[in-house]
Formats: sequence, structure tokens, C-alpha cells
Amino acid sequence: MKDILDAIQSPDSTSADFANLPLPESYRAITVHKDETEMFAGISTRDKDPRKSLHLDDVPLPELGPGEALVAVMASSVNYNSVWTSIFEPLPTFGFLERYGRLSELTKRHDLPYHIIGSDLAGVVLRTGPGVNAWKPGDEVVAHCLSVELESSDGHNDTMLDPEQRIWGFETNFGGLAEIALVKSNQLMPKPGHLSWEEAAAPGLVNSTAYRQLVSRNGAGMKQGDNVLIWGASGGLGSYATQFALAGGANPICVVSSPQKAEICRAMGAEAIIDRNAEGYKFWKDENTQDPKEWKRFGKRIRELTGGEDIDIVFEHPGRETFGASVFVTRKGGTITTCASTSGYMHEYDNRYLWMSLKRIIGSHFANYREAWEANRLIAKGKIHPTLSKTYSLEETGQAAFDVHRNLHQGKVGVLCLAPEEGLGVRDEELRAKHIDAINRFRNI
Ligand SMILES: C/C=C/C(=O)SCCNC(=O)CCNC(=O)[C@H](O)C(C)(C)COP(=O)(O)OP(=O)(O)OC[C@H]1O[C@@H](n2cnc3c(N)ncnc32)[C@H](O)[C@@H]1OP(=O)(O)O
Ligand SMILES: NC(=O)C1=CN([C@@H]2O[C@H](COP(=O)(O)OP(=O)(O)OC[C@H]3O[C@@H](n4cnc5c(N)ncnc54)[C@H](OP(=O)(O)O)[C@@H]3O)[C@@H](O)[C@H]2O)C=CC1
Repeated sequence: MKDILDAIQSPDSTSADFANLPLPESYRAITVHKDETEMFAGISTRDKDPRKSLHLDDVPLPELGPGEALVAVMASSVNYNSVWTSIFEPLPTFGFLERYGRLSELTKRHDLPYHIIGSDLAGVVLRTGPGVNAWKPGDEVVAHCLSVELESSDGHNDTMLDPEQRIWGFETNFGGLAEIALVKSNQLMPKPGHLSWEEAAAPGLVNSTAYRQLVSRNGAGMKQGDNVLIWGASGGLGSYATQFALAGGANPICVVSSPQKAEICRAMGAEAIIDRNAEGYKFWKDENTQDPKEWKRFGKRIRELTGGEDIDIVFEHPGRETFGASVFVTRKGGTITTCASTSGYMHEYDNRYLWMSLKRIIGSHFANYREAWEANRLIAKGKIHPTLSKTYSLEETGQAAFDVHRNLHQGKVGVLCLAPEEGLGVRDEELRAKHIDAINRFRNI
């Protein structure tokens, strides 16, 4: 592994040098174990502790198949899907690996008693499998997390609709929270040259998801002037949704839970900010009963901030706790676009407000190949910036996932895999200097 790292850090290394480097038989990776899926039985979701279930293991290098690449991972990031994996909710991810393993001789590799997790990476291609021509050893890359087979016509217009669509490192094995990762070569995209490894690894999953959910015609198709209600506006998804709204000439109404988070939104350029904690919204009177008076109070506050206008698009992901309010505050003909249900997936809302006011709910999930590429292009051009607040070592991944689970983090949390320190891998100092304040906006807060 040291030779790999030396080659990555040497400015003189050629593609042939990387191709000739011997690959290690094993590498270090963050895993969950199949024989531990019941370890949190009887414990509340909040108290399930990722530090107990996430392990740093030495694992054998997987065989490289056609159309695939092995990548030396310099940095990765923690996504909420890794939190779900680590607490075995809503179901253990081993079922996904078993199902994938039944697909073909090659996919059998994924069905193991351990699951190497992680759905982001920035690193360097080490080897490519047969049929890969666009990438070669030594290429500096990021990887998006859409894994598809594309053998069915269902996914040929929109690759997210492939019946064998999977999220790499969640529904497949050999993810990015590791020293080496296995990806399909179609997941690879150029690493933005003005960012360090950990900065480049941070946006991938959430940036692409926010792009489809909010900007793409497959999602809400946001346009100039739209009032966009963004839950968790300084969090993983929300910090990119806020940037897309601002960059696209829309008006983000940012919901956060502390003055510090409100300040981050202000620093990004948002003006309309609601501190849900300070304003004490209680959309549920008890576990089973919502309080429409609170929806109205929330809507009134939004009208104060918008000069009397209602919401064109809600960027939803908290789910059960907020969904009733989200449907209510949307304007006639407006859109609620949802990609998650962090607080519970059995939503309740008053359907009269949906049909009588001709609103629509759009389900959105990650991004297709093209959308992921377009989202990465915006990062590479310095139009949208990483929202990395803090990095951890690979050994500390459990703590990093704990922070995200407990909502103790800001923006995105990074993990250094092979990178010995932060700040390495920058190739375009000029573009970096132009955007340095925005790149550092979330750091150390
Ligand atoms: C990029 C980052 C993203 C995120 O962070 S997202 C957040 C994390 N992700 C999650 O929380 C999602 C985790 N996944 C799940 O919870 C489950 O994955 C799903 C609920 C999405 C799906 O459940 P399942 O059990 O895997 O699949 P089924 O489709 O429910 O299959 C069960 C059986 O139901 C049959 N079935 C499906 N549709 C129909 C239909 N329309 N009519 C009749 N039957 C149907 C199937 O065939 C199958 O059957 P048979 O068990 O016999 O094989
Ligand atoms: N389908 C897909 O493709 C994707 C789905 N997801 C899912 O989206 C969800 C959010 O992911 P991500 O943004 O990365 O996570 P983060 O934890 O980084 O951010 C979410 C933010 O939402 C806010 N929030 C959390 N719970 C509530 C609640 N009950 N009511 C109101 N606001 C709440 C919090 O902000 P604050 O406290 O400031 O209000 C929190 O910081 C996760 O469930 C994740 O699995 C994520 C990416 C892709």
C-alpha cells in the first residue's frame, strides 16, 4: 500500500508506473458483519451506536471484472446511508448483497459475510477490467454511486429506472470507506482539480441527489424566482440544495435547528431562514395526531419571509415529522419532492390540500449517469462548492457516523482513507484561489 501511496504522491508517476504496481492481497476497509445484524435488537433508533457496529477490517482484494475498475481511495465521506447500514435499519443491507449475488457468476463476489460500505470516493485508478477504454491506471477520479446493469430497456432513457439499479457501497459490496474500492467504470468521473482529495470526495452522493431532486426535469425542475423550502438546509443534502437554489436564481427558504446553522445559510447567501428549534414548531400533538394549527403558523412565517408568497417547491427528506406541513405550505400547483424519510417512512398528510390545490408529490432517488456527471461538472467549474466541515481518519469512521446519526455535524463529514493528511491532491491552484472562501465555508464550525 505504501508503494501505491508513493506513486500517487509523486508528480513523476506515469500511467505505466501505476499499471505495473503490484496490487496488495488485502486492504483495510470499514465493514458491518452479517452475524451482528441483531446486535441492536430492542434498542431505540437513536441509541443504536454506529461505533459498535462499524469495524475496520483487513479484507481480501476482490477479483476485477469486465467494465470495472479498482481505485486507490484517498478520501471518502460519510453519508446517511452508511448510518442506516450501521444501525441495520430499515433493514440489514446483507439482503441486498444476497439478492445481487444471485444475479450472475460475477456478482456472487458481493455476497459476503461482511459488507464494505461507503458511497463516495476520490482517488486514483489502479487497474481497469476488460472493455474499459475511457479510464486508465493513474487517472485521478471521483466515483458516483449509481450501479446499474442496463440489460433491460427500462433504464435506457433514465439509468435510475434500471430494474437492477443499486447504490454502490449500500446495495453492493466493496464501497468507498476503504483503502481500495471496486466500481463499475461508468461510475468514474474526473476529480475536480481545484479540490483536495477530501473536498472532492464530499459532494458526490448528496450533490447529485439534490441536483436531480431540485434542478433536473426528472425532479422538481426548479426555475428562476421559485420559492424553495429546504429542510436541513445546512446538512448533507440541504447544503447543496441551498447552493442550487441560489445559483439558479431561486429563493431558498432554509429550515435549520440552531443559530449557528442559520449563520452558515446566511454565509452561503440565503436570506430567508427559519430556526425550527427557536420557533418551536410541533407538527405532531402526539405520536398519531398532527396539529394543522402548527402547519398554519409555519406557513404564516414563510409568508412573512417571502412577502406573502407560498412555496413552489419543497425539498423534503425528514419525512413523517414534516411531511404534513410540507404538503400544506406548498402553493397551488406546487411540488413536494422527496428522497427520504429520516424521521419515519409512514407519512401522513391531509390529501384535501393536495388534490384541491393541484399539488404534486415527486419521488426522487440519487441521480442518473448524466445527472451525476452534470452535478460533478458544476463542482469542477467552481459553481457549486463542497460543504466539508471536518475530516476523520479511517479508524474514526464509527465516530464520524455517530456524529451524523446524532445530527452533531455540519454539511458533510469527510474520511481520509489513504491520504496521510488533509489538503493534498490540489492540481489547479488558480481556480482554488478564486473560490477559497466558499470552499472553506463549512470548515471547523
Ligand atoms: C443515495 C442514497 C440514498 C439513501 O440514503 S436512501 C435511504 C436509505 N435507504 C432506505 O432506507 C431503503 C432501504 N430499502 C428498503 O427498505 C427496501 O428495499 C424497499 C422497501 C425499498 C423494497 O423492499 P423489498 O422487500 O426489497 O422489495 P419489494 O419490492 O417489496 O419485494 C417484495 C415482494 O413484493 C413483490 N412485489 C413488488 N411489487 C409488487 C406489485 N406491484 N404487486 C405485487 N407484488 C409486488 C416482489 O415481487 C417481491 O416478491 P417476492 O418476495 O416473492 O420475490
Ligand atoms: N434517496 C436518495 O438518493 C438520498 C437519500 N438521502 C437520505 O436523506 C436523508 C438526509 O440525508 P443528509 O442530508 O445527508 O443528512 P444530514 O443529517 O446531513 O442532514 C439532514 C438534516 O435534516 C434535518 N432534519 C433531520 N431530522 C429532522 C426532522 N425530524 N425535522 C426537520 N428537520 C430534520 C437536520 O437539520 P436541522 O437540524 O438543521 O434542521 C439534518 O441536519 C437521510 O435519510 C438519507 O438517507 C440522502 C442522500 C440521497
